[in-house]
Amino acid sequence: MNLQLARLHELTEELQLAGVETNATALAQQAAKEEWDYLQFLERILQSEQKHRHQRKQVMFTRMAGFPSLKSLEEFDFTFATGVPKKQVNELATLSFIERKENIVLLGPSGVGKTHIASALGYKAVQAGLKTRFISASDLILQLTTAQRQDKYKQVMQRSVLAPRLLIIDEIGYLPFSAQESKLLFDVIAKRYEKGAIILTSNLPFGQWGSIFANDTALTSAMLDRILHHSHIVQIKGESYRIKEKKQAGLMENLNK
Ligand SMILES: Nc1ncnc2c1ncn2[C@@H]1O[C@H](COP(=O)(O)OP(=O)(O)OP(=O)(O)O)[C@@H](O)[C@H]1O
Repeated sequence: MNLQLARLHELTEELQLAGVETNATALAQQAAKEEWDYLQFLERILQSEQKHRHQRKQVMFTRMAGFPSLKSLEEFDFTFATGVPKKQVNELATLSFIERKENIVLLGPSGVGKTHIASALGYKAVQAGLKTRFISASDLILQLTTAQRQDKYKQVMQRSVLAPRLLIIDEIGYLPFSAQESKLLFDVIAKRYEKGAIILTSNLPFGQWGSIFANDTALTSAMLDRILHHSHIVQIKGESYRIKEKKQAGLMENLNK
């Protein structure tokens, strides 16, 4: 390494400009070749730093989000999923609902792609540099119950529930909650109400949500009221994609024999 590069390395390390260090030599060569003026070079080197930071953020936010697997809308077969309006989902994919602090509720039976769409929207959000958290309803309640026991409720609420720009709560409805647990989920919804976007997925229609929350009708309707006030409902009908894949592989026939 020549002396100038060594000094540059020290400076970029101290000033935390990893993007500048990575791109300096190549950009300097390009500048000479294309006869950029000094300001043009400065602009390009700063842009390279900005891009580097954005990419680092994307990687970090994707890791921190806790997606069960990385899914994209491009992989989603809209012709299979009846009732999923492609136009509506594409509009949601512009992420303006996050800016407007609105909610999305994906409803439908098992295997129709609710988690897929929720994760794909979440992945778009992290790509756009927005902090996102994906968690199943039961894990969220478990986390909050543990935090309460350890006297860390406020910190966990702040870190896991309030800090992300987008909170995805998956699988509301598979496991019923006790009265105490239902209050915790209500607290999550109430605290994010008009402050941050939420995506929720559920296999149960709203009329049956009382059964999830210890048949507390007052709490359930207060929760739904807040969720639905500024919301987009995506109702998915049809057969499970998992079963379709098994049928295609000839596994269902064998199972039925
Ligand atoms: N229309 C679709 N196009 C492509 N893949 C799909 C589609 N629907 C579902 N899948 C795939 O099928 C699997 C199950 O989908 P997913 O987990 O999103 O369903 P779900 O509605 O959330 O089900 P559950 O309620 O059981 O959690 C996933 O691997 C998902 O990527």
